[in-house]
Amino acid sequence: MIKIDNITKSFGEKVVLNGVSGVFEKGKPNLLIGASGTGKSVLLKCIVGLVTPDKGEVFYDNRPFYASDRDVKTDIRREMGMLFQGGALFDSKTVEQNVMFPLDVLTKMPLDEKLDRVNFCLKRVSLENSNKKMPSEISGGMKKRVGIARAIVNNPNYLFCDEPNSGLDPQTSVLIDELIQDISEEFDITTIVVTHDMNSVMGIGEKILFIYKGQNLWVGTKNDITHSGVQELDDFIFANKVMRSLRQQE
Ligand SMILES: Nc1ncnc2c1ncn2[C@@H]1O[C@H](COP(=O)(O)OP(=O)(O)OP(=O)(O)O)[C@@H](O)[C@H]1O
Repeated sequence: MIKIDNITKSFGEKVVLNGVSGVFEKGKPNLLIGASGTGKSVLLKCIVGLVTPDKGEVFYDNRPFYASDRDVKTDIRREMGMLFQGGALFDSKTVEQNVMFPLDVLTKMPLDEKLDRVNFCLKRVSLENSNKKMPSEISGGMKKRVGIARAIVNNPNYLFCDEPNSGLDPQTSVLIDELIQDISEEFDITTIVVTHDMNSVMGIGEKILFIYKGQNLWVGTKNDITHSGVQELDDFIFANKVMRSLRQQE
């Protein structure tokens, strides 16, 4: 479980996050949604420690991140897996080398153990025969799956996904969403997904935080998102044509 408390961040005069608090639950994907430029990526960066907030704290299973010393921060960082936008694979490394990379950097595991772990993760994302392929030889959806395998290779307790569906067709997006959901449940990971894809929201939105102008304006699930009574949330979700037609049918 990750808890954020009063996260505040400005860049110069511009207040980007204005006291965001919330809880991200274990064993499921927690979605951060909101319009473009509303502060989702900055919030994710504050949570993982890539951007230091001006105020506020992030608790990883009750361990405060910012108030802790370097050793505890390093421990917490080791428990994180990240799926970057666009996959961010190393073009000059094979699929196997890409997935093994976090183990090379973060562990002293012997090679045969690392290979076992890589093969387990590649199998989990249905890419068992792609070890020696180069990123240029595989599709966008496969690249995302390699990214997921790499994100989970070190057995993370926390998984962060920034726009995991960007650049994917709707069918592949659903597969990636479901994979993220299944993996979160199976390995009991606290997963945070930044998205503005309404298909993802309605597909895997078991816990959703709606960010609006640097504040957490609403928390709920896909089952109550269309009846929130929050105008700003309605404006966001019903900007989508499919969602608008669903509302008209109600
Ligand atoms: N390093 C920075 N320096 C100055 N301003 C920044 C910096 N990073 C982000 N911002 C500003 O913070 C605001 C929020 O950006 P952020 O990337 O978090 O939005 P977002 O909700 O993730 O948008 P999108 O959905 O388009 O990715 C934007 O106005 C952006 O220009």
